[in-house]
Amino acid sequence: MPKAVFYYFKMKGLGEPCRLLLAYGGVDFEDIRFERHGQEWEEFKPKTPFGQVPVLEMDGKTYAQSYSIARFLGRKFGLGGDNIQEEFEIDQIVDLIDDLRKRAASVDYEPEPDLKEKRHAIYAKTVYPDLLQRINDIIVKNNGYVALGKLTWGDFVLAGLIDYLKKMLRMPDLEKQYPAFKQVIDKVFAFPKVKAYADAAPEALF
Ligand SMILES: N[C@@H](CCC(=O)N[C@@H](CS)C(=O)NCC(=O)O)C(=O)O
Repeated sequence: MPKAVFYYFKMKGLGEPCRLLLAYGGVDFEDIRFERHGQEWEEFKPKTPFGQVPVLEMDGKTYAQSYSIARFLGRKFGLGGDNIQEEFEIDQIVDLIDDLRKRAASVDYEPEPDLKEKRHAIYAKTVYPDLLQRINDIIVKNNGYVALGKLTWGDFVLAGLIDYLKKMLRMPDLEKQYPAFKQVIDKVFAFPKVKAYADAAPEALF
């Protein structure tokens, strides 16, 4: 059986939750990391399902969309819910985390510098604290996990996105202000296979 191949850019970004899940599941995968504007990516782009990465090739099939891949891997490795209600609870918090990511990305990718700063100042006062506090409270309620009071693929989404979020929110000390986030991250990286992957992975700040 050919090895799985995971394609993304030379960053953690939307790819890291899937990489962490592949590591957790013990999948021997080739970790292809394109230069963001490089020739190799331009050549690969038309071969992807939606012109985007991340993309996973595994067992003769091609998978796209980061959260769909994470959900699929999570279920495959026993990190999904036991019924549709539980599945919903994981999806719900993942969507909330993605609300935060999307809002921050809309600022981070704003090309006009003044507008970018203005937007950041507004979001940092209103949008970010509200969402971060809500997520923090949910983790507290779930004994240090994002859902169901136990390990799920949702924890890998938060742990994988954390450096990207910290960069976009401009909050290097995010876990100091919202300490429950650290509980999730510590739990995910405590798995020896996840730690081994992270220790050996090419350096990427976010
Ligand atoms: N909803 C998609 C978004 C994927 C996405 O936006 N990928 C970006 C990188 S983060 C991409 O491939 N951009 C390259 C391009 O559009 O040429 C997901 O979650 O996978």
